[in-house]
Amino acid sequence: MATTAAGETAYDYVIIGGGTAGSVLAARLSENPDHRVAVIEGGPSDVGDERILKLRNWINLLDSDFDYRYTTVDQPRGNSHILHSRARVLGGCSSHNTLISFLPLPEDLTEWTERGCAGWDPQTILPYRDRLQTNIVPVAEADRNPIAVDFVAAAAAALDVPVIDDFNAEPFPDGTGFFSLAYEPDTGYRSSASVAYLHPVMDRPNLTLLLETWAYRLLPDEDGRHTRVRVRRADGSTTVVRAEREILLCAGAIDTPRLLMLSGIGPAQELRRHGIDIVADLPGVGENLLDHPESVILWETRGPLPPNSAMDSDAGLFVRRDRGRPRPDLMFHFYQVPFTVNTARLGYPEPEYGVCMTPNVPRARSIGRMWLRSADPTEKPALDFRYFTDPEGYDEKTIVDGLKLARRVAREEPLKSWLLREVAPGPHVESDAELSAYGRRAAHTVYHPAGTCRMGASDDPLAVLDPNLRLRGVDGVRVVDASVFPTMPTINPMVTVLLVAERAADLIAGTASGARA
Ligand SMILES: Cc1cc2nc3c(=O)[nH]c(=O)nc-3n(C[C@H](O)[C@H](O)[C@H](O)COP(=O)(O)OP(=O)(O)OC[C@H]3O[C@@H](n4cnc5c(N)ncnc54)[C@H](O)[C@@H]3O)c2cc1C
Repeated sequence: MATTAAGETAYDYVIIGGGTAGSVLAARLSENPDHRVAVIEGGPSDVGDERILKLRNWINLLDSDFDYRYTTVDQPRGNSHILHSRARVLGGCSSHNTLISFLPLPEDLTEWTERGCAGWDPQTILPYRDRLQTNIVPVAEADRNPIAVDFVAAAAAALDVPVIDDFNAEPFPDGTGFFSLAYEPDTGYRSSASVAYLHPVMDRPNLTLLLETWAYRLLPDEDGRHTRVRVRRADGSTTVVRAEREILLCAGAIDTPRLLMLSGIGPAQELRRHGIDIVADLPGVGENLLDHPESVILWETRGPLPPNSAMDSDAGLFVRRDRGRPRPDLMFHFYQVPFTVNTARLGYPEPEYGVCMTPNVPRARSIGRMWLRSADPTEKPALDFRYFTDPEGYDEKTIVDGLKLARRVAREEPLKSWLLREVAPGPHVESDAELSAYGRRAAHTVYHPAGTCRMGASDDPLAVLDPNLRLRGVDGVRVVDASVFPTMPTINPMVTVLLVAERAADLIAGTASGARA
């Protein structure tokens, strides 16, 4: 750290957001003792905090003090009541998520290169898996609940899909099995980005963590590069932190575009309406809001279930309705607890003992956007996921198919004998129209917002970043988090975020293969 003549503290790299991607970058960039690295993180530390570190406690972190709790604008064809949890703690969402860990499928990355993202092909990106420090292992035998074991057997039999022992062993077109998780089976602790990347290096003299510190405006330096950031500390005081090399924006798919827009980087017309001075007219900032929408089908079980589990949703299912294609087009999580947040609101009973399946749309076609409501940095942005609005009705049909397939699994032994009755939507809800109406009203998010500062080709008018993750038209800033995704990977995206961050470290160091200047 150094102090400039203007009284600003200066580092080589300033990382905004010590979350999933930010933790990886902080560890990688500070490996070089000559690089002074600062992390500006809005939340507190996770060190020693069992509420965060114990993976199975994840569900209690939703809507807690560790959650920024974003809401959406009205969703006329979906559920307007979804609470979009985003973590406010070191490690970001990897500190309060379920740590399900899938490598992206090769075709997911090929899609990125088709969008002009040179250097993001599967041959270049997938080998970064060998650098990942999180402990990714299939759910341990001791954590495999008998009802989840029987779900896997029933899904394989009912839908004629293979049982997969390790979803990361090779790309899979469909299949069912226990997930791989980033955790320590012996203790039940997380192997989050913070635990795996930051905890071991926190004593590096060249790494500074500025916790409970909120970044709210990027500022230019004397040369016009945007390498300064105004922050507010927990006590309300403000200061400016400066990067002598680069600012790395890792605040996540909602807060990264929010900060850019507050800094005058975004759709000029809209920002002017809020009286924000324009630094760069980038119409793609906040566009391309992607997610995995899901719905839920709930059963009461014949009594209490055995207690063991890693995080209560340890197994799942991938289905390919179109068997001519290489990737699954429906995914299910199996919960061995009744996840009733949306069904209870609709008036369905909450069984004491129950399970559910949550079919989701792996590559949803309804694409949303987000925008600022005002120039006030404390006012939360508006999120409009436009759930179930794609003109072909693909997303809606996927959920209807999912609910029907879930029932087929539930009718199959050995799962069938565990189940007493279907609680929601209930067996009387049968037609496609009824299933769609229920499925959309009870819909939820898999908590995977992404895409709001996408990278892309130079002729893509909505691309915010070049394929080296540099902001278009603004010097000194890269974005490294889930907002860079041009399209949504088929699978749960955390590992893809980790791979993006590992790749970004090489791009910053100038050692990345396949990168164009
Ligand atoms: C409940 C839940 C369950 C999930 N389960 C899974 C799963 O099992 N598997 C999976 O693959 N994915 C899962 N996900 C999604 C996955 O966790 C995220 O996609 C991924 O972690 C996002 O990483 P990120 O680096 O983009 O953002 P984050 O990890 O959210 O990091 C952003 C960080 O920036 C900080 N920040 C934001 N704004 C500012 C600011 N202005 N100033 C300072 N700091 C700021 C935040 O506090 C946070 O630490 C889940 C998400 C949630 C919420």
